[in-house]
Amino acid sequence: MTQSSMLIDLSQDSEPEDLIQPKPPRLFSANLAHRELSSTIPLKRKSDIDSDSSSVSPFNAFTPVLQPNNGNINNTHVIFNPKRRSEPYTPSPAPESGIELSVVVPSPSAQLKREIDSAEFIPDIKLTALSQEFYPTDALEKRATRGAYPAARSVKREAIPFRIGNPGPFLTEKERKPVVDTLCESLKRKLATIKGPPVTVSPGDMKRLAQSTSSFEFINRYKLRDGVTPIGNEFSAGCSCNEICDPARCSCLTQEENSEERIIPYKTSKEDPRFWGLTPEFMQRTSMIYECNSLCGCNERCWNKVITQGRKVKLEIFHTGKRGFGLRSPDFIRAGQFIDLYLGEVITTKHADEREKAAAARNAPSYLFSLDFLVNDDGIYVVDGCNFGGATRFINHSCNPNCKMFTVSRNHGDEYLYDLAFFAVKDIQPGMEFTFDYNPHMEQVDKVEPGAVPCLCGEPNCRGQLWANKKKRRERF
Ligand SMILES: C[S@@+](CC[C@H](N)C(=O)[O-])C[C@H]1O[C@@H](n2cnc3c(N)ncnc32)[C@H](O)[C@@H]1O
Repeated sequence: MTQSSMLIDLSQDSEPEDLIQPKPPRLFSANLAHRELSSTIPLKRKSDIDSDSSSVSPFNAFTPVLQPNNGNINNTHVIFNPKRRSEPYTPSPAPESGIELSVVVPSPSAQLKREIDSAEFIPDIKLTALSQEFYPTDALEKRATRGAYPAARSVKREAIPFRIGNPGPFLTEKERKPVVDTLCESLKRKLATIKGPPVTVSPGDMKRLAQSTSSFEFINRYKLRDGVTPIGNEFSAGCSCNEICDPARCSCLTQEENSEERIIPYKTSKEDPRFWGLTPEFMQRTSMIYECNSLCGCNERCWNKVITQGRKVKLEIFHTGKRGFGLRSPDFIRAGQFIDLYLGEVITTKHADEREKAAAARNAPSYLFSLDFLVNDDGIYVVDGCNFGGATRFINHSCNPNCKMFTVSRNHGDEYLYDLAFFAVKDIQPGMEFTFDYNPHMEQVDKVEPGAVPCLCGEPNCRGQLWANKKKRRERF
């Protein structure tokens, strides 16, 4: 037999789908005459195959079998005999068979080409991390993706002025107006929370006050902060009077030194018997007022409950000019009349020192009052009216004042925690500014000390300074 070669192009004749879905075995032939020989893979003759069925191909489910066509190489037909893997393996033809068979790397079959041509390709999707195709988002995220937030859309960035060399405010006068209006509304709401007759603001000063008190809150009682503990009720006591106290017997009242006589702080007015105020004698004193309390036998109309009954006068906050805001009343105020309590946060001396230092560094006003009337040790508390307080935090200093601050005890047992109350010491006409002496014990100085806060009260007897030293700007008694 003559030695010859042939090429089998499996790509043209194989049916790949057969590999996937095996069909009943079938035989077909291919004319290989026009093929070029490129590589040689020895195949086996059918006769050899039939005789050799001892081994099984580990790789192919089907094995091609060559069937020469009457020895005519040009018309050689290949019989393709698919065999299952379980069938015996067909070894390569022996070299002496004279035939060399080549197999080209398959190109797509006609069937595969048809399938490729008719295939529907996945559209060209530009994938992003937020692709709706794969990461469905909720309505809000969709709005964000479209930049559809109304507030953001309404901002006209190009309309916001940016003045180089002028660091703010960036809002123009027109734009700032609504902000001030909002602050005014907020201030009115805060003022409405104050108990008692109205506390108003002088009409022309509303905006200025609203801006300067935007972070200030009005309160109706002390705010006790960390480290401040009032004594318990068990240490408090009350009198055993009936309905209205008897000034000669009431145990709430203190006694004069070396005397059985009781110190009576209040008396009624000749003009108006319903009015109770400080006696002219008591106004000259620096004594503490001891009022009756809820443990007492008397009722709420007792004459010794002036502060407990609360503020009776209207108040108005107004701007004084160089001394900042001040306080006055549209009512006529009698000498001896209770005006209001001084309120604020009650803090420890340590905290007060820190706040005082910070305020002095900013050259900010001081609102600190030491509760050191009965004791003068490290344990004293301090009332700070800076962030929380009442309208009386606006009362300015005068070296010739019309008001005076008195200490008032209502629970009688607590030497560290008590009230600070403003009383008029002169008749005060409607609209006249309330003032009191921040340092009643300060001696007259020849000249203002260096570092002192200058006094601008304008009185003929002005001492010239509020506090001797900027670092100790705290009212004491
Ligand atoms: C308790 S505040 C009084 C209210 C303050 N004027 C305001 O606008 O909030 C005390 C501060 O008022 C100012 N002040 C009060 N009386 C003054 C006076 N006679 N002269 C100068 N400044 C005064 C000082 O800045 C002081 O630290």
